[in-house]
Order: sequence, then structure tokens, then C-alpha cells
Amino acid sequence: MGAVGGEEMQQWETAVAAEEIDGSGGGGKLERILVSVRLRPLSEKEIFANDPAEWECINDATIIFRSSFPDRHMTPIAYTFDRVFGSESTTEQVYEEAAKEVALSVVSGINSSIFAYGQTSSGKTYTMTGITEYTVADIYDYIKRHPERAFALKLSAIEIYNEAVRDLLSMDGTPLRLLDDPERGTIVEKLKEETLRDWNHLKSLLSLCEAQRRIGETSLNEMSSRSHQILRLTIESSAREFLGKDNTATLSASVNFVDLAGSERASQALSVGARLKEGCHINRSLLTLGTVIRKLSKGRNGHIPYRESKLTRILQPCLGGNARTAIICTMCPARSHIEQSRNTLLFASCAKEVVTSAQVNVVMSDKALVKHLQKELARLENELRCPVSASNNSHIEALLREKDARIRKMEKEIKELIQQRDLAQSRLEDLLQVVGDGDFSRKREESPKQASIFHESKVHDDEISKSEPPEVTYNGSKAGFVKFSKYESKNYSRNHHGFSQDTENGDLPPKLSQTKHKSHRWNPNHAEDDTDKSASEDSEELCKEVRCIEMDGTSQRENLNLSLPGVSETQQTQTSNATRNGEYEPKPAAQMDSRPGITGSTFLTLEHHLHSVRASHPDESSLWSSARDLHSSRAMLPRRSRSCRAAFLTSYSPGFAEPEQYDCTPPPSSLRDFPGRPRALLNYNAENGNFSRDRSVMLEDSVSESLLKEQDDMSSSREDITTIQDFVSGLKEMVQVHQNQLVDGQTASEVCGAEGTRKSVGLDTILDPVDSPSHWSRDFEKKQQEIIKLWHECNVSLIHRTYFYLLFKGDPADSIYMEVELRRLAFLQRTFSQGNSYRISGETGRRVTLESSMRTLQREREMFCRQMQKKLPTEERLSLYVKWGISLNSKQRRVQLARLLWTDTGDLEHIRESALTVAKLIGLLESGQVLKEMFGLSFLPQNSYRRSHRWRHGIYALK
Ligand SMILES: Nc1ncnc2c1ncn2[C@@H]1O[C@H](COP(=O)(O)OP(=O)(O)OP(=O)(O)O)[C@@H](O)[C@H]1O
Repeated sequence: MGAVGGEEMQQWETAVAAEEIDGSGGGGKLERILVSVRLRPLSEKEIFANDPAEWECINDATIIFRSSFPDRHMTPIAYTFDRVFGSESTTEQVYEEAAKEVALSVVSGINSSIFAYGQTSSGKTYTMTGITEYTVADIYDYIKRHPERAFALKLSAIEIYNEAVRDLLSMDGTPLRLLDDPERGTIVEKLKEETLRDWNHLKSLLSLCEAQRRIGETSLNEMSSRSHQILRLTIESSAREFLGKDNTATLSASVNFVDLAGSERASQALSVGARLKEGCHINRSLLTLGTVIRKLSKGRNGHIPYRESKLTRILQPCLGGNARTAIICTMCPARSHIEQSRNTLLFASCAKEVVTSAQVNVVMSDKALVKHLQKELARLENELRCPVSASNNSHIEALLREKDARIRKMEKEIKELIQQRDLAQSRLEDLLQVVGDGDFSRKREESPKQASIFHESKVHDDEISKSEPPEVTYNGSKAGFVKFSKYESKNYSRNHHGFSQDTENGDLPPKLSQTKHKSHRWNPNHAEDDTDKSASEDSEELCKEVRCIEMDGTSQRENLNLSLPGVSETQQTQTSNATRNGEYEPKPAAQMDSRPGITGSTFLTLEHHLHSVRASHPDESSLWSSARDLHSSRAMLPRRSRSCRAAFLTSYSPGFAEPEQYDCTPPPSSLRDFPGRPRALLNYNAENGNFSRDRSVMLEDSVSESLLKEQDDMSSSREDITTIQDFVSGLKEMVQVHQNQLVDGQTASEVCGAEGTRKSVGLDTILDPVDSPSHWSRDFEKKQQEIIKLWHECNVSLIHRTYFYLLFKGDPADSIYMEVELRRLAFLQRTFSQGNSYRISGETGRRVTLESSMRTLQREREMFCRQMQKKLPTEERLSLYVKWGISLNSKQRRVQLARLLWTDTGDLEHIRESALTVAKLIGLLESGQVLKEMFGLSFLPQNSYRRSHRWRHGIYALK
């Protein structure tokens, strides 16, 4: 060591110059953390328990896992570090080869730290105690060998126990605060720092620390250190010849001896009570340490969470900062500790990638500092006077190129990190969802007494659940379109955002307007909160819906009528009028007759319509027997399997009841009482001429219940098949009835209504598919597109759309199904476009409007959203996000995805993907391809050819 103010100053100036040139930060020397692993011998306990050693150091740098279990595989099997020490090695050896060089940097003014990391009882304290002693001995030896320098040694010691910092050199156990010093970084307030008098003084202080440190007994270590201990030895040295002079410079650096608490899991140490609490804190700070090390190992890009624990805050300079660092990872070789040993090795592997930048720390006197600054000024002035030389220029260019390359690399890393974050976020959402589901199933068990409470708050939950963005653009078609259809957006705007009447009536996309209810406002910045909220609300909402099932249908309906959100008072009044008694309430005749355009004098609910049809066509028992048979056969189905059917029913409810007013004759009841809602069909008692409904019908009217059950039931694909069977058999039934009506000569007033109506639904285009396949193919596409458009406009259930889409793909035999569907949809569209509503048949007589069907659809989407993480693999979801223009950075991506399903009616690829996605979500494709053959739909029935002719002729005859 040279004279202070001479050599130290030179060292420091060189470092500063290097910093200016290479920007290495702090002028320090970049180097990796020195990482070693030490295996301790098996303890007596382990030998006694026949717990063999499974790790072996095969050379100075490699440790391998050598299992005595032949079938046990662990990858990687070999780990390499700067140094590994077998169980026979001594602490002195460990010190010499894994710590000495780093530790003794302190005498040259370079900060250093030695860590011991490992699970409890692996030998951290054993190793660290020895290393501290050897280091101090060597420091004293160094001091002895350098009489020309004056040294001052100071010791401070802290322990971090349960995230509280305590001074181990003070008898006062008060927790100490951490302060941020702009120059020195994090410092411990009021920490005692003892100036060491001699070696003995140091020894006594070390004993004091040892005595003060928290020790407890765990199942693995009778003398387990329950805290992190940091001993800090600070060494200041100056050349004696400059002492007392103005231009002195002092080297000042610290060496930290860090004995971490055990990294084991609480469960493994069989910790309970206070030990468990300690374990939690220990694990938390070690977790942060691990995170910091992991992040640092990938470079210093991005945020390093030093501040998340006191341990990392205090050790910040030692971790990737101005310090040389060595970590000794201690391991128990026993088989019973394999998992922890592996974790230790993973930590060590990360640590060896971390780079620190240690520099010489020189404390200058004012005069020395002035001298240095003057020199620096002269140098800069000189540079300004002389033009930059060519060699300098090329040097700068090279530096710039290097910087550019570094920036590009960092940008790439940032991109990767963002992707990782998104992935993690999406997994977190999934996890939250899983937690939510778990909560849900638990809550299901709760007492039915809570039903009414749950139910009453349900309406408000619905409001919250609709905090959707008003516009989501879809990029899949490149054209970009507004997510909501005219009806959807209109309905949305009316119910949730208080959009102006102009917006409702126009075709313009809805604009987000101020809303009174905060919960309805979509704010991407608050989306995270929303996500959390929705995660926790999901389970609650589901729970509430379970309770709804248990309730009496009538009271349930009445409750719903109390304050249906987004429904006008008039609408609510109408609804409650219609359902108050749970029975059909015919309109006064005068009122019905006064409606314009009603053909005939009857205006009936479904029940009355059916009744009158039966009365006026006593021979047409097919319609009635079909309905009854359908009902009775389905009543025998297992109850759980009604899930999808129920969703289908409710979603389809607009088509199942009688319009309140219309100006053309409705299609026959069979077309409105659409298949898939078997229990909604009526029981007709021939003796008393009354209609009754099974009690289960009431349940079917509950949208939430059906969705809930659906979610529940969808776990079983077999049951889903049952559900689609219901759908198909209902469909067949409807077609059958329809054909019978045509064959048996129902007239225009019964079947199609006015001619204009027929044209609008395309009945005049029915062709014999067998005769002209090419025409049929064109016709099929046209009809398919019309149907898709109408589904969208009528807010038809996505499950229904999916079933239908997957079943009917253009086979000639599909024509009749397509036709019937088109007619039914056209009827629905007409009714809705006239602002009319339906009343569902049966005791509850719920009125269905475009708005309510929209709400139903919305719930269905919510249900899909919940199903996604279970049924849709992450990769598939991510690919859909990308394809459908959902930013991977955005929040609530699943919600957005669910909202986009089936929305771009003009893009057949989007429709196909939507159908496949929904099919997966409802478990339809789990059991393979949906084939019509499975359901007996792929037939041209024996007489269908003939019948289609007759039908066609029948229709033509109407023209
Ligand atoms: N290399 C070794 N050679 C011989 N004995 C050892 C060795 N390492 C540790 N031991 C013994 O193992 C036991 C546990 O060691 P130690 O207390 O150092 O573990 P630890 O990792 O500090 O545990 P904790 O985290 O619970 O404080 C002690 O009895 C110690 O003497």
C-alpha cells in the first residue's frame, strides 16, 4: 500500500476514468458473485434413521445427485459452481478457497460480503462462525504486516427477526428503523458501532452477538438460528505519513458476514406456533432475496425489488452493487432433504450469474478533493483546446456502436419480460379463478336459509358484472368492427351507461358517456381492481345463484322484479303484472282487439294458442302428443343433465312465448316452443282441459340458475351429450310438427302468416336439395349467413348457435332444419323490432324482451369467461387473443374474449372459431367431433324427399 493521497488517489482516479469511458457504473470492476457449495457430513440422527447421503462432490467444482433409488430422476443431475466442498472438507479449506480473497478485499477499500445460505441444520452458522474468525485473524495479520498504515476497525451487528431489525451489540431489544441516506444508501438508525481495541475485544463482542441471537429448537436443529444475522466489520486505513495533513485520503470499506436463517419450508421443519410465524417471515425475506438474485442474474434491467424486505434493503450494495460477494451454500446430503437441497442449488445457480461492481472507496479530505477536482478541470480544459484526434473519434464510434448493441439487447429483454409478465398475469387470473371456484363449491354447502339474502343482492351483482368496455374492436377480419351489434350496443347503452336516445336509435357505435354508477364504468386503469373484484365476486355470485335454485320460483321472480337494473319502470311493472300470480293473465279482450294488424280476434299466450289450435283441430293430436311425449320423456332425464338445456331455454326464451302484439300471424307454437326446452312444454290435462307445468319449469326460467348449473354440469361431457341430445330431439320434434302441419294442410294463417312474412324468411326459396345440389350449396351458405345474422340480432344463446352451427354444415338434409330455424328467427326479429315482448308460458309467465335476452346472453358470456381457464388451454387462449386483436397487455382478456364470441357475423372464420371455442367451453368437443349421425340428424328420412316436395308444394300453393 502506498501513501494516502498518493496511491489511493491514483487508484480512485483510474477507477473514475474507467467509469467515464466504459460507463460501468461506479467505476467498479465487474465480476460475478463467487458461489460455492458445502456439504456437511450426515448427522448422527440421519445415520441412525438410515437416511443415506444422496449428493456427492465428484471434483472441485461439481456436485452430483446420486440416488440410491434407481427410478428417481432429477434434472440436471450435476451442478457446477466455483467451488464445491464435500463433507470431509474443513471450514478453513472453505475459507481459503471460497471466501478469503473476497473477504480480504476490505483492506484495500473494497466492500465485500460473505453469505451463508441453506436450509436449517445444513451448517450455515457452523461455516460462518469459522469464516468470520479466519477473516478477522487474517485482517489482524495484515494490520500487523503494514505498520506504515493506521487502521481503525469497527464492528456492528444486527439480526433481522420477524422483519424487525435488532442491534445485537445492545442489550436494548428495541427494533431499529431503516433510513435512506442519499450518499450511503440504506442505514440502520441508532445502530451501535464498536471500535475494536484488539482481537480479544472482537472475540468478546462476537460472543455477545452469539448470545443475543434468537435461537430456537426446530425438529431439524436443536439450536436453530431463527433470524438473519449480519456482522459488519468496517476497516478504515490511512497512510501514517499523511495523517493530520490536509491532503489525506482514507480507504474505507466493510465486510459483511451474513448468516441467513434456514431456507426450509415451515412444513418440513414441522414448525408450529412461534416457529411457524418465524418461518413465514424468514421465508418471506428469503423469497425476496431469491427474487432479487434471480432478477439480478438476468441483468440489471427492470425493477429489482430490494425494498420488499429489510434483508434485501440492507444488503442491497452487496447484491449487484458496490461490493465483492461470495455465497456459500450449505447442504445436508441426506435423502430426506432432497427437495431443499435442490432448492439451495437452484438458488446457487442463479446467484452465480449475478454481477457486482466493486470499487475502491476512498474518503478524501477537503484539500485532497479540491486537488483532485482541479486536476480534473485541467484535463477537461485540455480536451476542449485540442481537437479530438482521429483515433479518439474511432474509439467513440466503437463505443457508440457498443452502446447501440446494448440498447437493442435491452429492448429485446424488455420485450421478453413484458411477455413473461403477461403470461404470469394470465396465470394469476386463472389461479384466482380457481380459487374463486373453490370458494364457490364450498359456499354451495351453506345453509339454504341464506337463500333469500343471496337472492336479494343478486340484482346488484348483475350490475357489477356488466362493467364491460363499450367498444371492443375486432381485428380478425382486418376491417375492424365494433364489437356490439346494433342491438347489443343499444341494449348495453340503455341499461348501463345511460346513453342518449340518439345513440340507441342510431347505428353508430355506442360512445362511452358519463355514468352515475361507478361500477358500470369501464376504466382500463382500474381494470386490475376490477379483476380482483370480479374474482372474489364470481364465487359469491355463483353462491347466490345456487341459492336461487332452492327458492320457490314465484317468490324468486317477485324478488327479481323489485329492482331489475336497467329495466324501465314500465317494463318492470309489465313484468310484475305478468307474473304476480305466477299464472297466465289474459289481456282484456278490448285491449287485444284494438291492436292494429291482428289477424283474427284471438291474441293468446302460448297456452291459449295451443289450446285453441287443439280445439279447432281435434285431429291434429300430433302436436299435442309430441309436446307431451317430449315432456314426459325428458322428465326422465337425470336432473343434472339439464344444465345446457336450461341455458338454452333461457337464452331462447324470447321465442318461447306469445308476442304481446304483432301484425302478422305468429308461426305455430312448435316453432316458438323450440326444442331444447322440454320442461317448458305443457302438460295438458285432457280431463279438465287445463295446462300445467312441471315445477322444474320455474327453475328453467331462472337464467342464473341455469348458467350456474351449466357451469357445474359441464364438467361431464357425457352429460353434455345428453344435453345436445335434448336439443336435437327437440329440433326434430319441431321439424316433425312443422312438416305434419304442412302435410296435413294447415293454412297460411296457421303456418306462415302473410305472404310478405314468408318472403322475408325465405320460404319461397326452398328447393329440393337432391335435385339441385349446387343450388343448395349456394342456398345453404346464404341461409347460414342469414341465420348467423339473425342469431346475433335476436341475442340467441351462443350454446344454441354452436350446436346448430356444428350440426348443420351444408348437408342437403339440413335444408329443413335451416328453414325452420330461419322462420323462427325471422319471427323473433320481427317481434323485437316492433318493440314487442314475449311472455314465457307457464306459471311464472315471465316477459322476455330484447333487453332481457341481452342480459341472458351477457350472463352466458360471463359463464364462458369463467369456463375458459378450465377448458381452454393457455396457448389457445393466447392465440385467440392475438388473432382477435386483444392486447396481451390489457386487463381482463378472458372477459374481452368472451365478449367477442360470435360477434363478427360477417366473418365466417370468426364464426367457425367462435363455435369451436364455445364447443370446447361447454365440453362438447371433449368427446370428439359433433356428428349429426350421433343424433340421427344426418338422414334424408324415408319420406323426407316426398315430404319436402309436398312441403314445397304446400308453400308454393300459398303464394
Ligand atoms: N461441516 C460440518 N461438519 C461437522 N458438523 C457440522 C458441519 N456443518 C454443520 N454441522 C453440525 O450440524 C449442526 C447444524 O449446524 P448449524 O447450526 O450450523 O446449521 P444451520 O444451517 O446454521 O441451522 P439453522 O439455520 O437452523 O441455524 C450443528 O450441530 C453443527 O455442528
